[in-house]
Amino acid sequence: MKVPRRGEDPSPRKQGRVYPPSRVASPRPRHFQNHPPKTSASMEESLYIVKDIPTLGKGMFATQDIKRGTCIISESPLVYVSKNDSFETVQAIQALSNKNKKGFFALHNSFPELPLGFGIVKTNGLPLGQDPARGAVYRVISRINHSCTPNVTHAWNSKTKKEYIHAIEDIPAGAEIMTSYISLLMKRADRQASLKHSFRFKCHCSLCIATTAISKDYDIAVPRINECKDLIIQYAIKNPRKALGHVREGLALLDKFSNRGKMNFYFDAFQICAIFSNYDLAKKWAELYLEEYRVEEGVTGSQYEQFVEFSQNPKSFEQAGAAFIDLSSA
Ligand SMILES: C[S@@+](CC[C@H](N)C(=O)[O-])C[C@H]1O[C@@H](n2cnc3c(N)ncnc32)[C@H](O)[C@@H]1O
Repeated sequence: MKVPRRGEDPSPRKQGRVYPPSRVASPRPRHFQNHPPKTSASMEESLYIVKDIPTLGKGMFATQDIKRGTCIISESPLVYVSKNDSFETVQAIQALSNKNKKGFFALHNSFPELPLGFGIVKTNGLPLGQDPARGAVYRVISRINHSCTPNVTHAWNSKTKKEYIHAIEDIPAGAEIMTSYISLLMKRADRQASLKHSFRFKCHCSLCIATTAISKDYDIAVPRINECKDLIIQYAIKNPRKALGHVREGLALLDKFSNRGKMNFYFDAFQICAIFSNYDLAKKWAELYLEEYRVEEGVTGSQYEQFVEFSQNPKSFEQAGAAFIDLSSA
């Protein structure tokens, strides 16, 4: 018996942005080559405006107060890109209509030395869900700037073939809408290095201003949060009580800084409780997971139904009931 590894967790990871095309890998499905999809920003348009920011290019701003959990925009890709196959990416760009090509080449380019639009892909591409080999560039969503304390998440929906932006906190009218381009479970210096290397800018968000208490506290907490993630995997089977203790510790540390990053802990706890036949507890963890999922991806999210099922019937989890240990006091 084994606990599914993190890579098998059905929760889509909200990290990373795109990849240099030279690091891209798998072939794009045929239908993308000959029929580039239309880009369509959806009807939620009135919630945001894209405008110039002095010295920073463009950014997206809230035009009205936006509640946590609101879908701010959903958008089809302007162009799909393939990670390791530069040729396919070039073909996809060339296949764009004149209007879409104009939109593509109008996007920000932090790597003008790269030929044939690869600088634009590297600057603006987002991963397509969990598949590390595929990505996409968007006419509107690619205008969203980065913050290490983001107020939205971005998520690919494999059913609707659209990227969704959801508010993860209440956003006041006029505030900039910002997502994260990188994994946030990194210390300040590592985040800064990653952003500099991959996007050529220095982040000045509250978590990145080295002199603030929050930045220092976060730097102390991050290694322990990552350690908790590893310890959960290590003890999930041989000592599930201990593993659940690390779930709680990781969540308590995260709680001091933001709502982000909790979903994986919830899902790990759900799996452990379900495997060891503690279905009431498993249900509670699945409900917490589902609550976050609703905020971050909405009820149309690709895996929403699966998590509803887990929260209503934890026995539907593949490895449920493999063993029994009473975890009610863990
Ligand atoms: C996907 S684009 C975002 C939109 C871009 N500002 C524009 O004008 O279209 C990514 C680029 O925007 C800039 N950028 C994004 N977030 C930033 C931030 N927090 N501080 C400074 N520049 C940022 C960087 O040049 C980065 O390579």
